[in-house]
This record gives sequence, C-alpha cells and structure tokens, in this order.
Amino acid sequence: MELNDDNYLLFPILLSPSILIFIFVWYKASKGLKLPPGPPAWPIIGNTLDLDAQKPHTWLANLAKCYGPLISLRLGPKFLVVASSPATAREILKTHDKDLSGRYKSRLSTAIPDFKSSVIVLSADCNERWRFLRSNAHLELFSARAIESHSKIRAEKAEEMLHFLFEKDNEVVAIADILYATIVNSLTNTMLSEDIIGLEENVDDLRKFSRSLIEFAVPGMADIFSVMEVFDSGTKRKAKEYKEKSRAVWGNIVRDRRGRQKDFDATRMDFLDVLIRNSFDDCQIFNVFSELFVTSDSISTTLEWAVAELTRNQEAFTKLRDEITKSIEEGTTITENHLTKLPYFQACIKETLRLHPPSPFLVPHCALQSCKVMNYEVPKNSLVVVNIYAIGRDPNTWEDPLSFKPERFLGKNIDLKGTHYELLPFGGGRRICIGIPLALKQIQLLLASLVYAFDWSLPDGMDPTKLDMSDKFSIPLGRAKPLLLILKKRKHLKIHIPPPRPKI
Ligand code: HEM
Repeated sequence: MELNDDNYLLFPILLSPSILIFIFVWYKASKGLKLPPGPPAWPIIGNTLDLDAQKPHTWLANLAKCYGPLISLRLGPKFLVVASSPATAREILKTHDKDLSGRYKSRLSTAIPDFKSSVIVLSADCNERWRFLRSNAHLELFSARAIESHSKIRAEKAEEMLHFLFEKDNEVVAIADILYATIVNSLTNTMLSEDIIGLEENVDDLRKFSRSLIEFAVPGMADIFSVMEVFDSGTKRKAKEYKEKSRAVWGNIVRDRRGRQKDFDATRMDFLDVLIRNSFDDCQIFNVFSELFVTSDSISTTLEWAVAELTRNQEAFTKLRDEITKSIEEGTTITENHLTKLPYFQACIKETLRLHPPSPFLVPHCALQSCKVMNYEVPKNSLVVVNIYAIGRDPNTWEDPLSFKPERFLGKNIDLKGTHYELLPFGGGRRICIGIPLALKQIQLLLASLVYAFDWSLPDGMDPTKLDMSDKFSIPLGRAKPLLLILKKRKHLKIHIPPPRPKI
C-alpha cells in the first residue's frame, strides 16, 4: 500500500501504546514553551487535518488575521511558524537569519545520491559546499559581468519568441507555455550553451518534472509521522522517477561535453564546463541543473500574471506602452539596459510580484537552533515560512491592496533586494534568491517585447475586465485557468527584429 499526503486512515492502527506514550511526553514538554499563538491543536496530530492543502496561502493569511502576524501550528510532532507582516518577516530574515536559515531535509531529498553536495536552494544549511556552489553560480551566471555577457543570448531568445508569435498572428495562444519554453532555452543556453525544448513543443512534461522538485523542500506525511515510514513506498518511487527524468533531460548533454573536454576552449567556457572541471560527477551536475532550471517556471508564471493584469487594466497597459515606445529609437532593437530606467515599467513589475508572488511562502526555512522571535520560542527544527502573499495583500501595509495600481510604487524607494520587508518576492537574508538580476532582465525583456510588438485581446471577444484572476495553489503560484490570448502584430513597428538564425 502506498502512503500519500491525503491518507490519514492509518492513524488508528499505527498509534501503538508505546508511540502514544512517546508523543504524550513530547506534547507535555512542548506545553512549557511560550510558542507563537495559533489555532487549537489536536493531541498527537496537531493541526495536520485542519490545513487547507488547496489554498494554504489564503488559509494562513486568514489565520494571521485571527491570531496575529506570528503564528504557530503543529504538524504532528513538528512546529510550523508563519510570519505574515513586514515586522515579523524582518525578524525571520534579518534579526534571526543565522538561526533560521536552514532548509527542511525531507526523506525524498535524502533518497537521492549526492543531493546534499550538489544543491543550493535545498542545501540543509549554509555549509562550505553551499558557499562554493552559490559563489560559482554567482560568478558564472548572475554577476554583473556574467549578466552582461549573456545579454546576447536573452536577446536572441526574445527574438525567436517574437518570430514564433508573428507566425501565430491573430491566433489564440497559451502565452505562458511559449514564455516558459523561451525562458527555459534562455537559461539552458546561459548554463550549458544549448536549447532543450522547441517553442512549438508541449511543455507539460518538462514543467511537471520541474514542479516535482518542490516536493523535496517540504515534509510529506512520512516525514511528519515517522511511524508511517514503513508504508512509505511513495518516496522511493518519486526518487526513482526524479533520477530517471533528470538523466533523460541532462544526460546526453553532459556526456557529450565530457567527450569534448580535450578540445576545451577557455574563451567559450560555460557553467557546465566549470562543474566538470571541478570534478562534479553526472548525478551532481543533474542536481545542480535541475534545481536551477525550476526557476524558469517562476519567471513565466510572473509574466503570465503581468500580462493578465495588463489585459484587465487597459489604462495601465496604455501608459506602459507609451513609456516603452518613447524610449525606443526608430530602427533599433529593444535592449535590456534602457528598460531598467523606465519608472512605470518597473512599477508594473513590482505590482505584479506584490499581488502574485510565485513563491508565496518563499522556500520554507528550517530552524537550525531554537531562538526567541518577538518573545516567542521557535524550537529547533521548526519549519519557518514567511507568507509574502499575505503581506502583499494586507490593508495595514498597502492602500486598496487588491487593486493593480503600479502608481503606488512611483517615487517610492521600495526595491526587490530583500530589505524592504513589505515586498519580498525573492526572499531576504543569507538564503535570498541569487537569480534576481537574471530573473528581472528576463521578465523585463519579454514583457516589453510583448507590450511593444502586439495588440492583445481575449478569445471570443471576452470583456478584459471580466477576466478570471483566481489562482490555483502550486509552486509557483499560478493562474487557476491558463491565460489564452490573441496577439496581433502591430502595424508600423519601428523596431528592428533580425530574422531567426537557422538552427544547426
Ligand atoms: C521570478 C523569478 C524568481 C523568483 C520569484 C524567485 C524567488 C526565490 C525565493 C523566494 C527564494 C527563497 C528565498 C528564501 O528562502 O528566503 C529563491 C531562492 C533561490 N533562487 Fe530564486 N527566484 C526567481 C528566479 C530565480 C532564477 C532565474 C534563478 C537562477 C537561475 C534563481 C535561483 C535561486 C537560488 C539558487 C535560490 C536559493 C538560494 C539559497 O537557498 O541559498 N531564482 N528564489
């Protein structure tokens, strides 16, 4: 029998008297702690059955309204601590950053060979290996020099997307899929100098693989209730699937490159060469790449939300297009550098990330040490999350929080670098996202290209103000229904878009 996260029927059988005694002792001991407030918990199972797995972000936001900006819940014998205000986020990501900078070590992550020595996002703590990978990824992919040197790749991929969409002129397109394939290829070209998917291909399989990695960062039922380990065949199966799929995606590329190392040309070195030359084995390389490529989904999801919001808010769309148009010289291409100087454009991106953060809880942190946050105990090994979805929609922080109003950011000194605790789409502290510069460049270039090159409309003459904006919980937090859009190439485009380069 396979254990899955919805399977609670085994509890009565599993809870033998000795286990009950153990949990009772633990429960009594934790009673003495002054934990953050939270909803009443059942003995033994805690709040596990209360958790709304369909909409945890809104459920936890509502709990914060009842119990305050720092709450605690019990997942069996484990604690979950949730911060839902700028002040409590600051406590987690700045004041207690060192103690709370761990990641959850799930059974799934320990079932993969060499996992802990080849991941950044999911590294259980900030150890030497994490530092090595983080600094090398920074140097090769995200430093100012690296970002600049890869700008050609991003421009080429944006042009490929435009040509593809010109071909689909006036047809209905699932815009997130095309953006996703564009971003995946842009990222894999940056990391290992190759495309891995065609724009016309179905992206579902690749996206499914990418989303399966999220499960590595959170506890499943067998993590929470160790008595269930005996029934847990799901972990083994998922680990096997991950290994097979990661080999299928990266295996040939890595094998090929190893074969070409004798002709190594230092002037064309990419991140894959760096890993090979630092003696990473195949599995380790697959882990590094799988983890980094997951982020393409966050970028395309952000763009899909931005396009949906701008479709619904015609006034904002017109203002944005005017600003972009004025900044482009006749006969030139859209370039990344001038986009950073457009205030309304930057405000639209911040406003999208405020309302629709792809990671509504960041990547869950884990307490490496017990510590006191705002006079409450956070026990060692607690799972600690910041509900940035709740913070972004809190009327105590934002006026008219549910409306898309980029103007709110104009003239305000609020950036995305993790020190303005009311806006934290990339997290903060030592586990802050290292891909911020790349993610922003990519979002800016692709959004500007779509706004500038096309007139947008919805299928069947649908009224844009009636567009359904519901979300469906997943990581990244995406739209409940994919955005279907008709893009019509604008007449008299004054930018130059070179013809696509023939594929070799
Ligand atoms: C819209 C796009 C993106 C969003 C919203 C985003 C968001 C985040 C968030 C919330 C975290 C966790 C921060 C925390 O735990 O406090 C994170 C971590 C990370 N991100 Fe991103 N990210 C994006 C794009 C990227 C890209 C393009 C890359 C690289 C290719 C990247 C690489 C990483 C890495 C390596 C970490 C782990 C840092 C660590 O644990 O030390 N991200 N990101």
